[in-house]
Amino acid sequence: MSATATAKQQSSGPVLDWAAGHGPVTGALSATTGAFAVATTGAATSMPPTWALAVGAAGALGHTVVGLRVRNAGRTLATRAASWLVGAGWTTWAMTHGPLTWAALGSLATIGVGIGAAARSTALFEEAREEEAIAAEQRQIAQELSAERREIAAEWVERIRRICNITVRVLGVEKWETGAGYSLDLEPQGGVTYDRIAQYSVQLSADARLPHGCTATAGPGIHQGRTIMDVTTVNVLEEERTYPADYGPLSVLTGIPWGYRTNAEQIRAYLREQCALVVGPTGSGKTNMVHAILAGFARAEDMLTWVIDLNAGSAGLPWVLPALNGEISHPEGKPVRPGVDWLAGTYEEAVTMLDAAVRVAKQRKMGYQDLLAKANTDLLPISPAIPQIMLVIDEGAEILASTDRRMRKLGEKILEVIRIARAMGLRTVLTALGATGSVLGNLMIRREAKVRVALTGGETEGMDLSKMFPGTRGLRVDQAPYKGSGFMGTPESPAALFKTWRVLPNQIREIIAATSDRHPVLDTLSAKAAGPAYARRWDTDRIGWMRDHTPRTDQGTDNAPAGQGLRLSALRDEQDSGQDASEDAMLRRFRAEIDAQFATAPDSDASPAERGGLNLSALRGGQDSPAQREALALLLAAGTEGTGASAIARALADTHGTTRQTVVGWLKTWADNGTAVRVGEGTKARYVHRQHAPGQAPES
Ligand SMILES: Nc1ncnc2c1ncn2[C@@H]1O[C@H](COP(=O)(O)OP(=O)(O)OP(=O)(O)O)[C@@H](O)[C@H]1O
Repeated sequence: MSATATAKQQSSGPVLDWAAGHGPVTGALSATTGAFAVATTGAATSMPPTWALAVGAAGALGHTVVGLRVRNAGRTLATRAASWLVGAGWTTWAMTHGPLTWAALGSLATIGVGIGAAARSTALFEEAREEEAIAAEQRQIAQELSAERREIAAEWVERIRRICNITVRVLGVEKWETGAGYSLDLEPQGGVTYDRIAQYSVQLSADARLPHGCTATAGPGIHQGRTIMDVTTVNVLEEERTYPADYGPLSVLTGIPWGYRTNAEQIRAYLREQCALVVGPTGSGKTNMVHAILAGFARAEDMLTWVIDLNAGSAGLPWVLPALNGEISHPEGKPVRPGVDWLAGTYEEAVTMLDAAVRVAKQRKMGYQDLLAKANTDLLPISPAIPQIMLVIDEGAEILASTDRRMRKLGEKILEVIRIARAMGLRTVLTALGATGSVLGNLMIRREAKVRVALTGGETEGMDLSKMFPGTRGLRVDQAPYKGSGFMGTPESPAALFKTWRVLPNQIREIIAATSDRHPVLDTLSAKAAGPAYARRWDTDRIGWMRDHTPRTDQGTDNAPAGQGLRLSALRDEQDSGQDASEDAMLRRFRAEIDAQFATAPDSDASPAERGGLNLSALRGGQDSPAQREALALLLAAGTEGTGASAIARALADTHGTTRQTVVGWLKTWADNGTAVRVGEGTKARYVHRQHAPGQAPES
């Protein structure tokens, strides 16, 4: 393309000219997806032309340089552009107010297309021109290679006709730069749509003799009469890839990378309006996936993560303890903030958190009326000044499905947050051990949680992919037999194979350190609504349970029955008071530093409460928590009469295979930590929940 032509096109339409002159696939796709979408959106929302140009140029570069690889980014960008810029309308506000400036937004969009955000728009323009020239040369070379492409095209025309009984015309073949496969731009004849071909994914993959883990998947093309067929030829899911070492800033607007596809491209979750559901049976790599999710949230400049994890906080603790224990030092000596903003590992704390979340949502709705009116939107503008709150609830789906009264209460609160808080910037990520009917049967979850992950790790049990990804065909559990691999689908990216990165413990520490200064502070209005429950979340008595679960070397001396999982009382007994006092002092200091630095507490009265009252500690127990929960429910149900180990064990034997000895251990622990009271002696000995214990005021 000549310089004159470029200049001319620049004046008439700076974005579109970059799409011109591409190959049959890339050109058409460029024009109709990424660049064009941004140009249109930019015009519709008065996006400053320099930024429209930067985004357009970046999009064109991406298309030229990496060809079809950016097709997905283009699609995504179109969707994102529609939902962030036009649908939401809040960027109009962002242009004139607050820290989310057009410059920032433009940068984000540019990053989203995959080209350096730091480059100035003019530089990008020049660069794009050079790249375009290089691309012209490459196209020349590509023509010489077209024999190979023609062969691929002919092969697939024949295969699709034979297997699907559909005649297609191949308009382009593009090999991926990752070397992991290629894409075909197809035009099925006779008004056939992509989904008809998608049905035959399995047969087509087998017929093409693709290696295990590789697929041929048909997806929508640039209009209803076109189809893109992605064919993977190298199994990138097989290898272990650690979380990318670039811990650079992210935003709810850029989307959060959760893993990579079979073509080695990142897949991102856009959670401004969506909730997410992550299903993974034991051993599938679910805990690791939660870490990858928390890593992304920690990197975001406009997100605060609140974690509920009733399994001893095991998913959240690695994001808190290194900061809490002072294991990470800040280069300027400042306190290091935990990688999550709030961690609830007990039932009470979870209730406190969810109540606070509901209050924040309601208060935001009332308190930001002016802002919403000015921006002419009902979707709260999220920014570092008004951050999105992401509630990550490990095994939250199991809470929703529980029949236990207290768990049901918790479940109702979770659903309330999901129901009322979308517009106000509170979204949830629920994990589940299985895609149970009671979770996916819930209309609220089905409607609000369209970012979905099924980690299969080869597990077939409880893994109904057709329920997780309705309308998607050809997904088979055995395609993803590796830990951390499975299927992910979002409104922007149809369900397909993916794998998440392995997050190593030292990476969690690195991310905590790298992001400590980046976390936003909860906006004043929300912080007020959340009240002392939020401000005092790091109080010694509130986080006592975390210390109880910190692994200690002296655990071996504990003679509690095997399988008990909880050794809280034993640990307490073993701590000499000197150590206790110094830990309390350390925690007090930590909280004071956090408060001083981030103004998170209205007052600093941090006298440590007595720690005996940790209720429902069983919920924090080890691997047996569902059984323990049920045992606790039985204890509660037994009222003032109380019950004993044998009766509880009998009730649990069938469903959980729990032994009497295990129940003895739980009861002992509950008695030690005040959850239960032992009454009577010898054979008459029984346990009464503290709610029903003589002389106790009933709990609310
Ligand atoms: N993305 C991944 N890539 C490679 N290996 C992984 C990945 N995720 C998990 N693994 C491997 O699987 C092991 C188990 O992972 P993880 O603890 O996350 O599983 P889980 O499903 O939570 O299991 P459990 O419920 O038993 O804790 C890890 O120690 C690691 O070796």
